Amino acid sequence: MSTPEFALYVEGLTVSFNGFVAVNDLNLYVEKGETRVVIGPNGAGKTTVLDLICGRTRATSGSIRFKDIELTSLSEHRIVRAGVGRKFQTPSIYETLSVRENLEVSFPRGRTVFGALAFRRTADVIERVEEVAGQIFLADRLDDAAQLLSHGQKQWLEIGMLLMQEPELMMLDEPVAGMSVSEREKTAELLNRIGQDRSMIVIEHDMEFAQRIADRVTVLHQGRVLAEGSMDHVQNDPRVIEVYLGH
Ligand SMILES: Nc1ncnc2c1ncn2[C@@H]1O[C@H](COP(=O)(O)OP(=O)(O)OP(=O)(O)O)[C@@H](O)[C@H]1O
Repeated sequence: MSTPEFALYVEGLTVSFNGFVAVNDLNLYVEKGETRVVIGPNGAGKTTVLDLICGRTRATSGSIRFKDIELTSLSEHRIVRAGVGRKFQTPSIYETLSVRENLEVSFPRGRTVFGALAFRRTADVIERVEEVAGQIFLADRLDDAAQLLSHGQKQWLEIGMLLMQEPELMMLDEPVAGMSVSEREKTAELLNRIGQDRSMIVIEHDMEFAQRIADRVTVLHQGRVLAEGSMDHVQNDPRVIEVYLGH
């Protein structure tokens, strides 16, 4: 049996807020190319773990290693440059810009809105924008203002903005919240496709959706790992049923 290659090593990760320990001595290992779904009751620490990995929140102790880079001491933008992309629950797209412009500003060379609008639409940018627009089901909406998109399409656009940076680790917080049934279907298809080339961590409450995208599932409870493994394994764990699934 070959030894798994991990993209992300989280060890002994702890953060406390005024004495309240939100993440408690957490270990988490995500393989290259793996899609890990993180579930758990409200307040379990799921969002805080993503905040710690992307540098938005500083750890009290512990280590987060990604491709041999220690992330706990890096700034948020350096973590992005190291190849970690994060999508928050509420889309942070530019409503008045077109879909095309939103994707262009996310191209690594055009870091700011102004910089991106000023930069030349070189063949590689045009090609990348069209490729990503196709992936996120918005190829025919490139010239529409982002504000005209549905809620689900805005979520896809933000995923597309992350894809422009070609992250090796992509983290998504409840990507299908508020989506219609057909949008959920397409999002599962999208995540399964983009998850083939990178590692992903997805926080999800919808178990049916989680089942469709997860390689493995981690259940958090009170800042610790309560259970981990295949969806079938965690769904049948009596402790998981007691604290989460039974409610
Ligand atoms: N900056 C902060 N200051 C103080 N407390 C915080 C802070 N961030 C998170 N917490 C607390 O840490 C705990 C974990 O919160 P977190 O948002 O990570 O949970 P979660 O598992 O994502 O929950 P949900 O499913 O409700 O989103 C909560 O009790 C929350 O109130």
